[in-house]
Order: sequence, then structure tokens, then C-alpha cells
Amino acid sequence: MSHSWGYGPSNGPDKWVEGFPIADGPRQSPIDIVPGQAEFDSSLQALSLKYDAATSKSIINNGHTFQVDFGDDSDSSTLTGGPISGTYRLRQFHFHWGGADDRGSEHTIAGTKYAAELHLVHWNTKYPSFGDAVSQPDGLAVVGVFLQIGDDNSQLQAVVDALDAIKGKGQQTTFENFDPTVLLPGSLDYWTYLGSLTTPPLLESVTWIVLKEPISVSSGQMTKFRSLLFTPEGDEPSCMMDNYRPPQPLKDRKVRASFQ
Ligand SMILES: NS(=O)(=O)c1ccc(C(=O)N2CCc3cc(O)c(O)cc3[C@H]2c2ccccc2)cc1
Ligand SMILES: [Zn+2]
Repeated sequence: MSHSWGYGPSNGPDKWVEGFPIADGPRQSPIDIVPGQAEFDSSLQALSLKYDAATSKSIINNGHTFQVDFGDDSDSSTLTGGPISGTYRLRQFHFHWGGADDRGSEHTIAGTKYAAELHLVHWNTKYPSFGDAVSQPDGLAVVGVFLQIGDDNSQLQAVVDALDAIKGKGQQTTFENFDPTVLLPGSLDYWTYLGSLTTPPLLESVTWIVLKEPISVSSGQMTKFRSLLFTPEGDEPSCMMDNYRPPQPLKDRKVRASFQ
């Protein structure tokens, strides 16, 4: 990923099509989800997310977001059920957020933006690795969770407290014994549709599973997200914020709901 894509005026989402023509493809993400237009599908199964804290390894600032990486050489942390068939393994989770509390999510709900969005990235074990799966139409399944400004989220604090150690691009530190189940809302009701990565290379390999119920995050915790840098320590500092792609055309797609 040597491309210099980013979220600024010269390298942001409107420019990505120059290096990644699929940006104008038929199944791009994110999208605006309009609940009244989603179709309830009674055949959709309940989501089954089974995570093992022992698989969490490290937290890294990759210059676009920060992500927590998981060991994925066994079926210890998996997604099954929901709209997918087979078993998908948890690879990493990361966030997208805004420069202020009124924006930051990638998916929107009838035009409503949340302050941030959590993405739990899983790959289909019918393929040998994440790297093989990312280019397959059924290769990835990403669970999206909205973060709504409210009370401090104590479950998120462990992640927030790790950010001081990864301020600059390329910095990473160990992040063990973390079970991301604690970041899930009470309800696993979801919308689902076929889409893509929301960052370059924008591959159209993602089954999106967007949870209806948000989790809380406080304004103070969001301020800590925004203290990260897009840039390496020592470079002219650029605060990491507004690292979200806006909604893309739905084109010939249906959004299904697991709930009525
Ligand atoms: N927002 S999202 O659609 O949920 C998403 C999912 C996975 C990934 C992902 O895991 N990777 C690997 C890390 C990475 C680092 C980059 O600098 C970059 O430009 C893209 C990624 C993507 C990635 C996915 C597939 C092939 C190559 C890279 C990124 C975004
Ligand atoms: Zn993401």
C-alpha cells in the first residue's frame, strides 16, 4: 500500500478514483441506510460472534486509523450466522471518526451521521488467508457499530488508554487479553448489504453487517481519538480526524434487515 491516499483536500475520497478506478464501482461502501427502504428478511439468521481475548495481539497507528490486530491462525475468534455461510475469522478492528462530535461515521442512517464507527473485520476461512480473501466477492465480513456521544464508555477505555503509545504513524504496542465482545451493543439486530472496503484498495469483497443499536462514547474519549496523528512523530503533525469516506451510490443493491 505505497499509494499516498488519505483524507485531505489533495488525496481524499474524491481523488481516490484516480488511483483506484473501482471507487466508481457497482458495490461501493459506505452507503446511507434508509430504514424504511430496507427489506425485513425472516431467513436471516442471528449473528454469532465468538471472540477469544487471547487472540488480541497489538494496536497500531497505520496512518489512516488505529487498529487492534488479532491472531487469526485458528478459529478462536469467529463470526458465523447472520447473512453469511461458513466461518469468518476476526482479523482486526479499527475506527473512523470526525473532527467534531457531529460527524465521523461512514455509514449513515437516513442521513444521520454518528460521531464514529467501529469496524470488526473478518475473513472467510474457505480461503487460505486474509490476503487471499480480500479479493473475493465473499471474502470479508465487516461488522459496523455506531458510536453515539453520551456517557464515558468504560469498555472502550482500555483502547483509549493505549493511544498515547501509538501517537504517530507506524507506532505500535502490545495489546493483549482484549475481548471485543465488550464493545458490542445489547442488541445484535442488523442491516446487511454487499459492499466494499471503505479505504483503498476499495475491493468489492465485503458483506457489510451494520448493527442498528449504537454504543456510547464520551466527548472526552473522542478528543483522545483526535490526538492521534496521520503523520509519523517528527513530521509536521496532522491530527487524525475526519478519516471517513462519505456514503456512495446504492446502485443496484438491496439492504436487508434482520428485524422488523
Ligand atoms: N474500513 S474497512 O472497509 O472496514 C477496512 C477493512 C480492512 C482493511 C484492512 O485490513 N487492510 C489491511 C491494512 C491496510 C492498510 C492500508 O494502508 C491500506 O491502504 C489498506 C489496508 C487494508 C487492505 C485490505 C485489503 C488489501 C490491502 C489492504 C482496511 C479497511
Ligand atoms: Zn473501516
